[in-house]
Amino acid sequence: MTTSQLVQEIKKKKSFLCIGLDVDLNKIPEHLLKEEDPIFEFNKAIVDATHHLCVAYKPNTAFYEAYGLKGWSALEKTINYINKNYPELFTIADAKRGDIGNTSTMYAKAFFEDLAFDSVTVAPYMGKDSVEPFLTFKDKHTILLALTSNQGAFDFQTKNAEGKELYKQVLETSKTWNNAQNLMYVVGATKAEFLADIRQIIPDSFLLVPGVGAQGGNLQDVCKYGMNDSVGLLINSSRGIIYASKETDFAKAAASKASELQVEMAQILG
Ligand SMILES: O=C(O)c1cc(=O)[nH]c(=O)n1[C@@H]1O[C@H](COP(=O)(O)O)[C@@H](O)[C@H]1O
Repeated sequence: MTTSQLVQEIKKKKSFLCIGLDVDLNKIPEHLLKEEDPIFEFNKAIVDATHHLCVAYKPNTAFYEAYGLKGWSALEKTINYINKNYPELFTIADAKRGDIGNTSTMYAKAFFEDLAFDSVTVAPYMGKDSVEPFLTFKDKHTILLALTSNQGAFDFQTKNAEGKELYKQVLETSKTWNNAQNLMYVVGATKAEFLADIRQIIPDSFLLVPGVGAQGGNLQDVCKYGMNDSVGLLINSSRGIIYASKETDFAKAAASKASELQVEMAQILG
């Protein structure tokens, strides 16, 4: 999907919500555990109930890898289901990959070709040659970790090296890489006070912003400092939406939580 198609969808739906499909078998309704593929059945119900309220879905691959082959199969079925039934939705494989160049090429093939995701999250730590292989895929997007939502972000990302915080170096240097137009960045909603500085460096790039809901980030603050003319934001909530109920009404309850955020977003967009 191109960035302009994503922007069109955001404007049409008045939503820049991304729903995180972080499926934990201990948290899903018990009746689903009797199904052959409970993870996929859960995702299918959530997606069918919420697709009109959001513009993106983000399965975090850890939640699938934890269940071995069955988990990976559920991930494959989920991405295929979304692509077939709701092709207008942007998909993010939250896998946080990145390795030496030839290994990164294989990671990129895994998520862009074998599983047809629109984007993948990547750690910048190994530098240019570890990220550029992801950037060579047309209309696919690499979402680089810039300033993450967790407390540990302060261990390295905000530390000064050669007079500049590491996350700023990531933003500035990555802008110079080949096919940098295919980059987006992760900035945690819990780091909203950094967004004005971040926008000075990357005014036009899309930001994936996790950390509203369960992690306590604030949507209004993120929008105040992080929004640009094309909106430029994908706000992710996972647990806060998908685990709204553990009963048979779980999909409806998730839609209701998603709707609360979408309504707030529509008001912000005006
Ligand atoms: O890359 C991410 O999506 C990510 C980056 C970050 O800085 N913080 C963060 O929480 N995430 C992911 O976003 C999701 C947040 O989930 P909730 O806290 O349940 O909304 C999880 O899948 C995290 O792994």
